[in-house]
Amino acid sequence: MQKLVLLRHGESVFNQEGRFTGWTDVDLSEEGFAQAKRAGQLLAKHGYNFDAGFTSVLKRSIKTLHIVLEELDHLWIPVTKSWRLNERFYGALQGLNKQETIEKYGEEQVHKWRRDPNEHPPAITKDDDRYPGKDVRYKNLTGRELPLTENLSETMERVLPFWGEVIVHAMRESKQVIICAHGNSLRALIKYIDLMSDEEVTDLEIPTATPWVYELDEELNRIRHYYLE
Ligand SMILES: O=C(O)[C@H](O)COP(=O)(O)O
Repeated sequence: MQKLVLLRHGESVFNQEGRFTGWTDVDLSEEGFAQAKRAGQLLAKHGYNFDAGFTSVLKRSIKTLHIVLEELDHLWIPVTKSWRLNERFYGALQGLNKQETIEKYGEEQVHKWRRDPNEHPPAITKDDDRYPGKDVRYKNLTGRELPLTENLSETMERVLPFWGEVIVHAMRESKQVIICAHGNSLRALIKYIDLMSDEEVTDLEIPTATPWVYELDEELNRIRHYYLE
């Protein structure tokens, strides 16, 4: 039986401040660093080892994975970073305080922006400093791939090719894989793996730095999943 571990990064500075983050490249908070270390210790305690790691191009996830692998004394394994595992691009909400946004637009609208898989947050324009086309790390993305806003369905559309072509390929080689990513890129992946409906995924909340384990059969079909405690 093969296991796959999904891990949301530790608490970020924006999580701590209650701000929409998306592709904003904020660091872990002090608590986030500690959470990442605890996640690594927990995985070590349960005897987990990995042959390959996958993460986004955002430092809160990169650092979380690094800390976890350090705890496992597995810093040497190959780690592949891809923008496709980035957090959902939160458009013009990025940087705004979530509570203030609720006060301005109402609970219902903000909940839709956050959790309705087909609802777009307000878009930015290309002259906005937050436009990823201005960031060198995205220089190889096509115009269509550079988001101005993103809903969960669109996040799924860019996460799934990486899952299908790269991660599944590694798992087929019997590699034990850890994916360290973000609340919404992981929700996109879990929606796909667990065949969740739009309604079901609306209620899925993923805590920071808490390993989510899939047990898979030889055909990589999901047997069950659980949080590691
Ligand atoms: O991008 C963000 O703000 C968070 O990582 C996830 O936020 P959410 O839970 O509001 O979708």
